[in-house]
Amino acid sequence: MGCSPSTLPNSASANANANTNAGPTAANSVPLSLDATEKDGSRLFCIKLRRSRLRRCSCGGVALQQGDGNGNGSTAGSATCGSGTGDNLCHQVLLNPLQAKNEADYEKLSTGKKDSIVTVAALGNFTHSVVRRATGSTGTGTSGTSSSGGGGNNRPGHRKSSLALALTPEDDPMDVYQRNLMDLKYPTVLPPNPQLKALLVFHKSDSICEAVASACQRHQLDVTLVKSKEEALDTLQKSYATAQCYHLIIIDARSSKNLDAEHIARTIRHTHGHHLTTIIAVCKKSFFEKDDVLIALLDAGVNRCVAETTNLAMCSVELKQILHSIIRPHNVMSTQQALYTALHRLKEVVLITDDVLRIQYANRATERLLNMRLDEIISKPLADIFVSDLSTISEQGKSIKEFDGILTVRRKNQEGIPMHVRVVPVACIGSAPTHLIFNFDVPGGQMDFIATLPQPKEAPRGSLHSVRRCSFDVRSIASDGLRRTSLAKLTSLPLEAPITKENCSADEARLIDKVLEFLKREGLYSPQMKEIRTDDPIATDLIGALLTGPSVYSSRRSSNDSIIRTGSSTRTATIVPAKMKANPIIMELLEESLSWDFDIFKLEEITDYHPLLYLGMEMFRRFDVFATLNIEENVCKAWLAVIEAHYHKSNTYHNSTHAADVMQATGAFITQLTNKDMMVMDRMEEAMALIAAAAHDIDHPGRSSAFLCNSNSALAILYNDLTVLENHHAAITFKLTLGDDKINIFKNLDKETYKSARSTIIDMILATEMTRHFEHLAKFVSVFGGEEPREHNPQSDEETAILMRRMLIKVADVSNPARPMQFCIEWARRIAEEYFMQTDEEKQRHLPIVMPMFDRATCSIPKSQIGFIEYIIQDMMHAWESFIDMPQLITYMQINYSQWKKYDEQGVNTLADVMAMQPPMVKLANSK
Ligand SMILES: Nc1ncnc2c1ncn2[C@@H]1O[C@@H]2COP(=O)(O)O[C@H]2[C@H]1O
Repeated sequence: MGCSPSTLPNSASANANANTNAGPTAANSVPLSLDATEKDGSRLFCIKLRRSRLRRCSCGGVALQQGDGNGNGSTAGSATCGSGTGDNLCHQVLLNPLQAKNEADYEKLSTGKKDSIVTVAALGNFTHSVVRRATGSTGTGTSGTSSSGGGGNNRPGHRKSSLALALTPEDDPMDVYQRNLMDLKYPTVLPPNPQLKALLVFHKSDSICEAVASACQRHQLDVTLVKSKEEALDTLQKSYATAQCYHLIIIDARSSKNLDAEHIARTIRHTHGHHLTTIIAVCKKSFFEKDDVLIALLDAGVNRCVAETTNLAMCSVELKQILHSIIRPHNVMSTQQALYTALHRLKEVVLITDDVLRIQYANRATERLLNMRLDEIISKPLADIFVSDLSTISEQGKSIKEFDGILTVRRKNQEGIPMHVRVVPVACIGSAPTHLIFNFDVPGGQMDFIATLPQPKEAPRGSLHSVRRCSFDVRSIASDGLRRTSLAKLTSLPLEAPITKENCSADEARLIDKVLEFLKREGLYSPQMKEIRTDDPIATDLIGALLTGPSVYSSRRSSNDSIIRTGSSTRTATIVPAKMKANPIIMELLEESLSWDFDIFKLEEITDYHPLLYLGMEMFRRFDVFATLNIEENVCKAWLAVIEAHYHKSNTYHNSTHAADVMQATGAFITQLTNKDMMVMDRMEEAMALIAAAAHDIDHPGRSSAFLCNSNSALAILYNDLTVLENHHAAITFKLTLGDDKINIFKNLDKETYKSARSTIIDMILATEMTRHFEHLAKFVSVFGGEEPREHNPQSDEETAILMRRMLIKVADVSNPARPMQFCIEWARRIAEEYFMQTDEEKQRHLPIVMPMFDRATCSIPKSQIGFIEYIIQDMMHAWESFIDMPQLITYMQINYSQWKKYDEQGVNTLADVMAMQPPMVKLANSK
């Protein structure tokens, strides 16, 4: 990076300028005396280091002594490059003090090497000077010096005069690159060149802190000093909000009593936008005698541990090394990230393999050409995607050369396609090729060839159909016996064909009777029903209860009790929005709030059972909901507090933690849709999805709709036994919101926007009703899983968007079996407990028992979960995963399924049995 070849116009001018910048700049700086000599008109030149200026370094390297500063560029006694006759011409030299044990070595190393850096170690205080070759085409051959200290002009964030010898690409004048790029075989890219900012986290401003601060100032860093973790996080958060950043964070790690450096580092590393921030820990010297403290710091995300010192020179040198070896590469990586993006979006097909032809990288055009998803391409042998023999490219034992010819590519599910393939080997480490770059082209160079290849459901960009195309031939991920349903199978099922009793056994017919109720309704589909195993009473019980409407339980007993325990109107007035403390532990946890592994139970605990308020505000902030609704944060906060207060804490499952969990999943899905460039939701739709998720089970009584109908509850009467709970959730959401200006998050929307927002929210909440589960799934698959491109028209686009949003909230609502295992088990515990309570009450009140198998005395939790996953979750998750591309959903689901199977085989049945198998952490959570 950055070793741009130089053009040296003539030796005389080079010599004349050799030492112009060699003056000492500070007590500890080591000026180099340099000379540049042209060899036979060649563009390369040597840097001559005078032997007289060298002294032995304690580490075995050679240090440079103070120069005379008179610009003398004599070649006499040159340590590295000899006399300047050209015989010892050093093209560019890398001197590693660890390698250069003596002067002979030193000479050996310094001759004939072509690296672009000279590294010099100085005695005592380790001085690390990096000297790049002189540059310049103006006839003023440049040469100079670098120094590790002083208030000179070698400020990393600033361009230097072209007369000075550049230290890093950042120090070079821009025009140097413009001049020299043409000379490069592989053009380099410039990293960004910001003014570097450092954040010092020191408990107090003692002499160590001062030395660090002075060193930073010496290197022209902007320094901010904070004295606590809270202050540090606050500063970082503010800087993030103002699009600033700290490149370097130095934490005082000398005493964990004063500052918990490990914790601070971990928090920073997990904070958005800080994966490339350089974190340094200043440690006691004694820490270096054992590795445990330092390893813990490094594991927490610290890049380097340095020993405390009050010596400014040592600090300065250490900092210089950090600037060169960590911060600058981080800057370079940020540019590489941009290159990756460019490569990924390129129309041309680019594929990279390692030296044994295993695929390492494929861009989006490759996916299109091969009609495969990235996870089907990456790490596969290249031979898998070629019909042609590849021995021409790489034969065992033969050196790999460039290739240019016609090869036939194997497109998934299709005939081979002959392609013009160009292969360029690249050596990234050493001289043998480590990678091969493949560039495919259609013979004849037809530009838009790939666009003409059949892709699943290709549609105009910008329409919902142009989002990620799925192959729907998803592979089996685990070999745990969980059947992976091909979505093709789902799509091939006759849609809009109600289930009939043909070919059914008596048992199956009985089961189907149970679902006929909902099948009678218009537009219901049931592509999966015939697969229900009637020998599994728990599954049929659960699935039957979930999928059927309440009217099958017609033997209602009269009851005057309403299950809804509290009137909504009384609550509104009494609710004062909870005060949200800027608690650092909560803030730290919320940093992960878009991760699929997010620990909602921990949030429940540390927010004192207000997870929805905290998570909700975080989601609203992250998705710009305040701006989208044109509403103050306080109104949103008050709205969330009221919504949360209307969830029943006494429910084990349907409480505000479940609402927060669904909102979190919704946020994760929206993020993934955005990351995948699937422009399927605008900001308003995102906001509506989050609001629907937050409110979707509000005022849930902890009893099912069937129970409410069977018990003649007021709600069942109100909603005529139809979609009782979901109707109530939607209605009460709007009643509460519109009933109080202080929480009316919609008050600034214009009429039309409000109307559309209301309709979206209601539709999403109603979609969580399970009786229409298969209808929603089948419609979703019919739109997103088919092979045929759909006509682009605004009306059908809107309909498709509705299907997508319904599926999004449905998956979020029942995603618990696809979460990390400890969470999945806790959710299973909570839902089972709620079902048990319902059965208890049904028995007690002599009501029909909706799910007799969910009796706490006899229920097998693993069996219920196996049934739930097999019948409800599995196909939906595959369909959704194929659309959204979050393989972790499937992976977790598979793992959890296997675990439930294992428990089942081991005879672990009751809730108590299952909980006894859990590690202490899970048990602890359960005891709450
Ligand atoms: N892990 C689970 N096991 C069994 N049933 C579940 C599980 N998770 C969710 N459900 C059911 O799926 C339903 C989805 O809609 P509800 O949230 O109204 O109620 C939910 C529960 O009845």
